[in-house]
Amino acid sequence: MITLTGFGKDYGDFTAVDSIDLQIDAGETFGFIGPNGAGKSTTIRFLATLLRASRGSGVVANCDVMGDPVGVRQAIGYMPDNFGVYDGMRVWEFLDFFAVAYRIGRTQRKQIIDNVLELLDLTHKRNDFVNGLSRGMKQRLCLAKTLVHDPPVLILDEPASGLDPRARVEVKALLKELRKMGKTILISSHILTELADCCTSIGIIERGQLLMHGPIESVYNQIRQNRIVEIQFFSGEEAGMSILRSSPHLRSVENTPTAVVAELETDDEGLAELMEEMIKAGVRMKSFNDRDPTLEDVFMTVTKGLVT
Ligand SMILES: Nc1ncnc2c1ncn2[C@@H]1O[C@H](COP(=O)(O)OP(=O)(O)OP(=O)(O)O)[C@@H](O)[C@H]1O
Repeated sequence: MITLTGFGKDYGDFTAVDSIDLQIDAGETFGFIGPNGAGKSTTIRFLATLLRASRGSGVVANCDVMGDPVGVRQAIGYMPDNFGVYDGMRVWEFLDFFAVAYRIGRTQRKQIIDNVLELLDLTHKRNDFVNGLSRGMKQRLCLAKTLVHDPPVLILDEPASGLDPRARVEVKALLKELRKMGKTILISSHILTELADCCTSIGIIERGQLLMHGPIESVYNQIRQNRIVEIQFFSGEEAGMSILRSSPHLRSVENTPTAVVAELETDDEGLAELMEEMIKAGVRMKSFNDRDPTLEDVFMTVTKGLVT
């Protein structure tokens, strides 16, 4: 449904996005993850036909991004990372404005606006002024506007940024609902955990390079060969850390406020030996916990961000 082939963008001498190849199939919810400045918005703006590529090409819903921008615009609902506030415009007028832009007839418009307001739980705000809405409501309204022409593809640039925890949960629930409706969704975020339970596939971008992408299970599996262990020391932490650091299996270690988090390239036996060595050295541990990698671990491993 969305394909990028060798897409890249330069700003003068600066390469914002290198050469990205990406395929997102119909019905997927693809999480585009990367830190600030990684190149997410640049890629998204290209797919939304708002930016010229320096190299490469893209296809969205069988329309070439550069050759058929009008076709792409019909096929996508695009939510930018920053959106304007419209003075003196009511919620229903805001949606009507976009529906007119998509050449939807007057009689159909009323029904469509009622439907999207209901879907986004905004019916009670129908006659409110847009600029008087809370940030969460504005964000939801912006999401509503991406749906008025019933596009098969949604491209959402950080739709949950700046929202409180409750509003984030609501956005996630909504994404799941939209997926059930058959939409193909590309959603960007730099908050990794935000995407963990609502995406079917992810891509990790850093400094313009797509470091890893694929179905969420296969990305997890790729790093599952590395074990993430959380250790809480009771006493002998110094000796324990020294044993840990001298282990040939150690990939990285981080001291968090609650535990020491170590990433080790080993199996169950290797972990048992490590624990045994610590106990023999008189190290006492409250816990030695082997856990599944989170999306955050995947990201840190792929971007080599853990402190060693
Ligand atoms: N018009 C521009 N001129 C010059 N540099 C730009 C321009 N737009 C973006 N950049 C640079 O390109 C890089 C990628 O920016 P982009 O906005 O795509 O990142 P991002 O991953 O979306 O980050 P964020 O999460 O902060 O929005 C950044 O270093 C940014 O400063």
